Amino acid sequence: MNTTMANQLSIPPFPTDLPLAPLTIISHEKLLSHDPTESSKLLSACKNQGFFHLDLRTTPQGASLLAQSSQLYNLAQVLFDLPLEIKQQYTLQKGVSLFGYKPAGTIKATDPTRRPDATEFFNIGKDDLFHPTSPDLLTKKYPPDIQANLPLLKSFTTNSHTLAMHLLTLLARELHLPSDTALTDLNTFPHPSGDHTRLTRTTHPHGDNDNDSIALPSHTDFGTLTLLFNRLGGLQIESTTTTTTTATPGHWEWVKPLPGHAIVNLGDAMKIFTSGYLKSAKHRVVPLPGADEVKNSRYSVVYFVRPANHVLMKAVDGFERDEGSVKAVAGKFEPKPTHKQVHDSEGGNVLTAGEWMVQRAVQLGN
Ligand SMILES: O=C(O)CCC(=O)C(=O)O
Ligand SMILES: [Fe+2]
Repeated sequence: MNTTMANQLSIPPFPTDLPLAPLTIISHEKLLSHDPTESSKLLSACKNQGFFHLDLRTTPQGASLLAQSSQLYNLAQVLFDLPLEIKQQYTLQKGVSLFGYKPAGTIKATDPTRRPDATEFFNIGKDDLFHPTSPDLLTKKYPPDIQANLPLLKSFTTNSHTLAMHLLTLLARELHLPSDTALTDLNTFPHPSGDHTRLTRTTHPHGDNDNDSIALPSHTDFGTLTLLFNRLGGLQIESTTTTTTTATPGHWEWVKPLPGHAIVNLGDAMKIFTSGYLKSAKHRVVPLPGADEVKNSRYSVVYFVRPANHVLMKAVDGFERDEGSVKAVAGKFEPKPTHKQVHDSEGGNVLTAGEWMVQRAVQLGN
């Protein structure tokens, strides 16, 4: 069986009566072949929804990402089956490290009724894989099943990052930024950053009755760009459009996983870099009605591209004049002053990406 078939076969059914988010499907193959229509579709999707489906079925890089995400999906099943007390030995420390294990039941702040979340993660840092700060770092931070899969994790990391840099190059061009590298320069692979692979498992203690727990409460991703490989539906995006009959602002619309596609979304950093021109959409994960798998578990494989730690979280050249219009990033989040004290054109605090990640992670509880 080839990898595309494997991926197609494993997508569980999705109910036909749920309102779907109006997401564009973008072809990786067309982007690679410099199709101008596809690049402008990419820009529109990033401007209007902040989310899109990326068809990876017909390019070698896409096929290899799909195959790797399937292998990581299998790894997730093994990892999360470890006893809780073993997983807890690798628990990440809020405000200290973004990487390691996050048990379920911790993210509560953004849910209106403060339901505990039903999702556990392993966050595996790009720099931990490529530049471990000490020889025993990996053994201390990650369980043996992760260490046994370093080649897979490294390859998925470089592949995901490369794909994201291609998307950022095309966006820089479409946005007429001063240079094609204006966005990729903020996300360079060798510099320390919050980039990581996340493996998730959601287990609802009460089946698909989501009154008592939520898979993942409403949030925006705080980095640059996220590549998401999920199979079972459950992801919802907050609608801000009033142009369709069903959608009104503040309503949740479903994202149906498509075989052979990644779901791509922009994070708050892109909103800040473009003074709100590009969108970082609010999303959450809830139980998919009627899905048998919800009674068991839902898994996803995610790659987060985040700006290099030294990058200032402010508008890029060409967007700085609109800086004042982007105050409402990340809900109630207010950057806390730091010892370096850089200010934007409005006199607000500017954090480095490293400081921003830590403060946002504390805000979200992960
Ligand atoms: O699992 C999913 O479908 C979404 C995960 C997500 O939004 C996240 O980890 O930030
Ligand atoms: Fe997210």
